[in-house]
Amino acid sequence: MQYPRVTSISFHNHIESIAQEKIAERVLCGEVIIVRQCLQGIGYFEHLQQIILEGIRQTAGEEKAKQLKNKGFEAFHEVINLEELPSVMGMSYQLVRALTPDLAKQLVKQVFQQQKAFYFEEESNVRFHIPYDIVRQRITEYSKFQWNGKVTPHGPHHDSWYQCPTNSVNVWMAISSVKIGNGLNIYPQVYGKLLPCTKDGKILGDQYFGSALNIELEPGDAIIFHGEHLHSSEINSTDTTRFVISLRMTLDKPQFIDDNSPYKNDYIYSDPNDGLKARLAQSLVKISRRFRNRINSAIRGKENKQNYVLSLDKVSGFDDTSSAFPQPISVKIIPGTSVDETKLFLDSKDLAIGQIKPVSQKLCVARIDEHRIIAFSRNCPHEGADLASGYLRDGCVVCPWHNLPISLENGASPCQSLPKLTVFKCSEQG
Ligand SMILES: O=C(O)CCC(=O)C(=O)O
Ligand code: FES
Ligand SMILES: [Fe+2]
Repeated sequence: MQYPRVTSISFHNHIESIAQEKIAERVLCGEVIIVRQCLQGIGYFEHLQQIILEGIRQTAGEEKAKQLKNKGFEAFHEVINLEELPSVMGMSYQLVRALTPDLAKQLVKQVFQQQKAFYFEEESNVRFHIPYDIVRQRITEYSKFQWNGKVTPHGPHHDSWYQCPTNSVNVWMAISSVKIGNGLNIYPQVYGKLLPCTKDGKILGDQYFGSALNIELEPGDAIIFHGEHLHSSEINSTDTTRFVISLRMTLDKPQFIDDNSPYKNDYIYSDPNDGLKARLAQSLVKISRRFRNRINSAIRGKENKQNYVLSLDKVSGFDDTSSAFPQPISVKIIPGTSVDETKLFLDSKDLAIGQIKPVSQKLCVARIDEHRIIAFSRNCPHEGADLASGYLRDGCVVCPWHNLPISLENGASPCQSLPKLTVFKCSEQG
């Protein structure tokens, strides 16, 4: 079978059709599984909604909780203002953390149909991705919170860069709808590779990892994927909030690249059949958490989990996809006093329809169709990803990091708060 394959199944209709007990095995081979109505199927959808609404009632008040219930979580950013967001996020994390052990158990029992012990990440992730143009105003302020990155887009990464186990299975559960433009990017073309990153966990600019796989979800649907798939967030260019809870687990003993990982203890033993050992393990975790945190900070000083990422100097043996990066082509440039007056000439045989190629450190060219060749800055206006490794879609260059489509007609993107990309019209030679 060719991986990664995307399989869509409906919980009710039913999962047996793909041999449920094989899901974990298939996911760890790179297959991406979509379970429609997953949360409804395990009896958790309404419960989760109620829990979050209760947290909102406690932090933002009765009236706002009511409004959100009526309008749906897609309207989160209209109801909750940016000042309220830190307390809403803090409370949501606290409430979801309390139900994570049982949620994990229900997923393992009912979705994976596994009877044997497993491990889950102590804290689920609560991801309120509000439209980027709104959250952009607070990016610096929010960066000090532990949930930073859960309301703003995350760049392409393997979860093991952040010390998750290499055998982790990520269950990414939609509470609101998920649309193209605010979802998850999975990069199937580099599955099986562990790409290099910087010390603070950013993909290197010279890596080429192809186009992203994006999946639309209805509330309650889940995507199950291997945490080692290179993945990232789409920058939210829609006008709706995308609300997802994601939980990582291992269906066997967790395996870590780095034995000294401070995250190691956060994988909690559990048993789908309520074993005494599991209950004991979970109580011990609760008791030891405070103690452990104190020891950890004493040993590691300033180093904490947030900045503990794998980097090239911590482990060797990373895959390198820079050789797949598009090769430069030569272009003759006759500078003018403005973008419109600047002329670029290139040899048509050097650039096929749909191709993007770099021409200098700053510039690349793309052929949209037989008659349209556009040169544009390589620097994405969002976080500076190299657009020479992006791809073309509907007259736009799509950024490789967060999937932002940028018009090659006028340099604009659906995120209006971002500066426009500089674009030049080109002519062919000969
Ligand atoms: O929800 C997102 O945008 C990113 C998800 C992610 O990186 C994860 O669940 O590990
Ligand atoms: S969309 Fe984020 S760097 Fe381009
Ligand atoms: Fe991730």
